[in-house]
Amino acid sequence: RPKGLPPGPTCYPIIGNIGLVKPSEAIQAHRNLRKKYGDIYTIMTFHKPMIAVHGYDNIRELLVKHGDIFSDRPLTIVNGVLNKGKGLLWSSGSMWKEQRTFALTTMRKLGFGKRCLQGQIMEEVDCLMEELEKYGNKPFDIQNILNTSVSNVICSLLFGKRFEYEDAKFKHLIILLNKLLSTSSSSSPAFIFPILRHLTKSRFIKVQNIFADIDEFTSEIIVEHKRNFDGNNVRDFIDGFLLEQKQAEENTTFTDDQLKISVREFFAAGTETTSTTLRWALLFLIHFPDWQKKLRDNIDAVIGQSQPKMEHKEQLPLVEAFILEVQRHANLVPLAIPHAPKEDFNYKGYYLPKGTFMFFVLDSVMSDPEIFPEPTKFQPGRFLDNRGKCNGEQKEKLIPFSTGRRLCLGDSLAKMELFLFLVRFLQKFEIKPENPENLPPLEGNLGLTNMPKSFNIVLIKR
Ligand code: HEM
Repeated sequence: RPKGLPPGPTCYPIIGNIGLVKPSEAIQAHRNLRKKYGDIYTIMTFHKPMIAVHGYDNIRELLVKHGDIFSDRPLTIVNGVLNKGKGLLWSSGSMWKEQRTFALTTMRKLGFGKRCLQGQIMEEVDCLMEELEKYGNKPFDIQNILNTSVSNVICSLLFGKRFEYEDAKFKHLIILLNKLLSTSSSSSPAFIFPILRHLTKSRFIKVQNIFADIDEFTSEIIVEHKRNFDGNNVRDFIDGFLLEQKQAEENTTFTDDQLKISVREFFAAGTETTSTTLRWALLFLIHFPDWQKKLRDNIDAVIGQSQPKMEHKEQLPLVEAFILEVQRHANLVPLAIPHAPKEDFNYKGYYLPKGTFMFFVLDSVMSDPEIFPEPTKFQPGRFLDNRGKCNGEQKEKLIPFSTGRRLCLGDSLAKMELFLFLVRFLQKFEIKPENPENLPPLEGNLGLTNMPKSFNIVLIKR
């Protein structure tokens, strides 16, 4: 291990600590390593150091206070080989800065963070409710229908278009996306060492093919947008990008490739994340029927069956507290997305070299007993103050969307979706387990995100 790096487990020659952190068990492995080596430690993947940072204060200090240093991504198979440095999620430096600013401005114009977006989301929510009624009182797995519905919200913003539940091509993409997120991991050696793709060829080709399928689907839509483009009528993200491209100078980052990759990344980041969180919410509702009743009583008393709006959030503090506790337990992106310092940096006496692969372990915040006493327990009440309002330090310190300059770009949309979908679910249905004697487990499967294991629910119309 190079000198000055944070401490860590003893390395084997050549392979370093390979095999120490099994990607599917990374949450527990990092909790154990923290107990042994402290909040900041190094593990070696071959000769490459990877540094993990735990704890709210350390994460804030590096990602917020020193955000200008820690906003790059390290080299991985995605940015190094597949995207060739382009895109939004995996890009770095001035390319990322320009594209992030553009994406935020454009998405805000289209409604991100504004109340006007809720009408669009509610149309989608009500289509979903109609679809769900078809299941009568029979048990079923909601995963693909929910993914399609949530994906339609981001598709409306990207393409100005939604897809029917029966659309075979779209259904296929949604299933592929799920495979991509459940089987990939940002801690696997092949992900970190692009060269290893030659050894794990079949897996690499699978990912490459999924990217190609998504790109083929969106390319047709981009061509159609180019044909009908009207600079005075920007309908969606693609139009916004084309307008920028037309006005851009030579050597612009607004290239056709960039558009294709950004659309793919938004599509992937905006679908599975929110829909998986909603599935966790349904799972907790069947595990904690007393909370299901409390939430429904709160909703019935405040808005009855009328259309939920974000304005109601303040009046429904139990719903907000429940969502926050679901996000804490779901621990959806426990290691965030890796960051890298853009220059050598010294922190707490440790040397953090430029470009190092760094995990900011969000799990260490979600499960911190100092912030969230008895963290393994599901207790939405922890987010309520003594006046029954959802405020305070715990809400502020819950950071499922990460923090700093690379904070999730879709956090405002996700928060809106979680609230509107969940309230409508509770208004329309009682959510029951398939077998009350044998509830589905609350342990997740960790891929790129932490997903619940497949489970069936029964929806009883109210
Ligand atoms: C509950 C839902 C969601 C969760 C928990 C979540 C969480 C995250 C996390 C932890 C990151 C990594 C931040 C970092 O690098 O430190 C991230 C990045 C990102 N998310 Fe989300 N996300 C969610 C929903 C969404 C949605 C709905 C969208 C799109 C509309 C979205 C778009 C993005 C993008 C584009 C990035 C990359 C930002 C960048 O690298 O600058 N996310 N998200």
